[in-house]
Amino acid sequence: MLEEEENGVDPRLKAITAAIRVVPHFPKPGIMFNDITTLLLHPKAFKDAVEIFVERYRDMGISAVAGIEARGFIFGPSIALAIGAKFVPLRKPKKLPGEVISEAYVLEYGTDCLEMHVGAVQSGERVLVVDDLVATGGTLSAAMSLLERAGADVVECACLIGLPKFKGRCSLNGKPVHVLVEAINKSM
Ligand SMILES: O=P(O)(O)OC[C@H]1O[C@H](OP(=O)(O)OP(=O)(O)O)[C@H](O)[C@@H]1O
Ligand SMILES: Nc1ncnc2[nH]cnc12
Repeated sequence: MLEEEENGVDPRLKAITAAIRVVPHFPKPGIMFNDITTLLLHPKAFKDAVEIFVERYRDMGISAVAGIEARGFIFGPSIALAIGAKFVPLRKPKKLPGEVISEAYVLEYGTDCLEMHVGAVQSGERVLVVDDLVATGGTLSAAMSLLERAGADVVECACLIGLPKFKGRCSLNGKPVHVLVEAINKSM
């Protein structure tokens, strides 16, 4: 059940935000790295984050949750199990043993590629994409391209954190992006 809202804001978000650590200059000078491993050390805040997503997605007819390696694997499977959906891992190159389709993309601090097993999703299947954070949106775009190339219907992208460079945007390539908290810009 939803806890009572304060000024229209879910009170659980405060503790979630407080549990995220910001590490300056990681992995490169100038990057303010938003580290969710500190959230994982707080079971109540971690559980609340998953539950907020579950409350949003449980009645949306979603049959697959696609999680982005690596940090989308931390939140995606719990959301999938709770809403009765399958979990589809979108992995970095050369990790999946079967036949794959691939999409390259540009990151804040480099380039990378995502792969998905052929047959992991069916044509017309309603899919939720999950990751910990959106910065430029390049990773989410690559994930959506993979799923759409397989014929899936991407319902929404769900991220725990939205970086300032993504602020104000609530869609990407015409698909909704739902962010729980905006990134904090100071270290702790
Ligand atoms: O919006 P974007 O600019 O594309 O950046 C967001 C992506 O960057 C991070 O992953 P990273 O590529 O660092 O990989 P990791 O999770 O394996 O560390 C994060 O977990 C997102 O997947
Ligand atoms: N600033 C950031 N913190 C954590 N993960 C990221 N991925 C891309 N930019 C990031």
